[in-house]
Amino acid sequence: MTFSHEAASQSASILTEALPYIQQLSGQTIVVKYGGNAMENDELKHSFARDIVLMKELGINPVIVHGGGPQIGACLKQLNIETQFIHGMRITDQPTMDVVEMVLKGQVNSEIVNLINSHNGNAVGLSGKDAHSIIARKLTTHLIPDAGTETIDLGFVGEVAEIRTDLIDLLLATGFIPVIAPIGVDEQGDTYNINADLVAGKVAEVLQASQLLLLTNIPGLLNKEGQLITALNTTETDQLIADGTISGGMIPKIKCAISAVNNGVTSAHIVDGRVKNAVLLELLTNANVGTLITA
Ligand SMILES: Nc1ncnc2c1ncn2[C@@H]1O[C@H](COP(=O)(O)OP(=O)(O)O)[C@@H](O)[C@H]1O
Ligand SMILES: CC(=O)N[C@@H](CCC(=O)OP(=O)(O)O)C(=O)O
Repeated sequence: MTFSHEAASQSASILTEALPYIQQLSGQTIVVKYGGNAMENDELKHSFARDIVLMKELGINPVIVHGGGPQIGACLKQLNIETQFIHGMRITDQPTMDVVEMVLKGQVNSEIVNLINSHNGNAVGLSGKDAHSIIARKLTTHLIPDAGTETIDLGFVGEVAEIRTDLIDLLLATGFIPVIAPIGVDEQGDTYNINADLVAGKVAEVLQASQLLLLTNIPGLLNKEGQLITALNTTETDQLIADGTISGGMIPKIKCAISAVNNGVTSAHIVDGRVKNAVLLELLTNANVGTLITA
C-alpha cells in the first residue's frame, strides 16, 4: 500500500471532528433497530457490524433489536404459506408464528450475532422468551389507526406489555452487546409476533437510552411529494397518519419513536440503513442523514 499523507491527514481530521460526539455519547446506551429491509447485502451487513463494534470500543453501549420482515416473507413463500399485512402488522396464525420464530431467532438473530462477533465484537442473541425479557399481550385494535370500533383479529400479533431488563442489564454490565429478536410471551406462555419497531421503542424507553436509531430502507420520513422530512415533533404526526402520508410499516416506526421521545429518550432517528456506515454517520458526524424526532 502506498502511503498518502493527504489521506492520512483526512483520517486524522475525521477522528478529531468526531471527538465531541464521542465525549457526549461515551457511557450512554443507544438502541439500534436493524430492519430486515436494511440487511440488503453482505457489504452493508458487515458495515453495520463494524459500526456496532466501533461504538462499543468507544464506550457507547449499543443494544440491537432486529426485524426480519422480508426474510420471514421469503420463508413463508417457500413454504407456500400466504401472508397479509394490516397497517404494517403481519396477520399471524399458528403456522405463520412457527415460521416467524424460526426465521427471527434461528436465522436472522444468529446471523447478526455472528456478523458482530466476526469483527471481534461480543454479541449475545436473545429473544423475548429468554429470562422473560419481553412480556407480550395480544394486540388489540387501539394501535391501528382508522380501524374505528371494528375489531380486527391479527392472531398471534402482540404488543409489548413489559420489558424485563434483568438479562439485558447483566449483558451490558459485563461488556456484551445484546441482540434481541422481537418475539414475546404472555403469562400463559403463548408466543407472540411483535413488530420490531415497537420492541425497539419500548426497550429504549425502559433502558432510558439517549437515542433510538431506526435503520430502514428509505432515506427517512417522506412528505406527500416524496421529499425528506428532516425533523419532526410529536404534535405533527397524527395529522400525517390521518391524511395517509404515513402508511404501512412507517406507522409503527413513527408511533414507537414518538412514544420513546415522550418517555425520556432524547431523540429518535429514522435512518437509511442502505447507506454504508449509516450508524456512524448519524452518531459521530453532523451529516444528519435521516429524520430526527424529538419531543
Ligand atoms: N411517509 C412515508 N415516508 C417513508 N416511508 C413510508 C412512508 N409511508 C409509508 N412508508 C413505507 O414504510 C416503509 C418502511 O417500513 P418497513 O417496510 O416496515 O421497514 P423496516 O423493515 O425497515 O421496518 C418504507 O419502505 C415505505 O414503503
Ligand atoms: C407483527 C409483525 O408484523 N411482525 C413483524 C416482525 C419482524 C419485523 O418487524 O421486521 P422488520 O423490522 O424488518 O419489518 C413481521 O412478522 O414481519
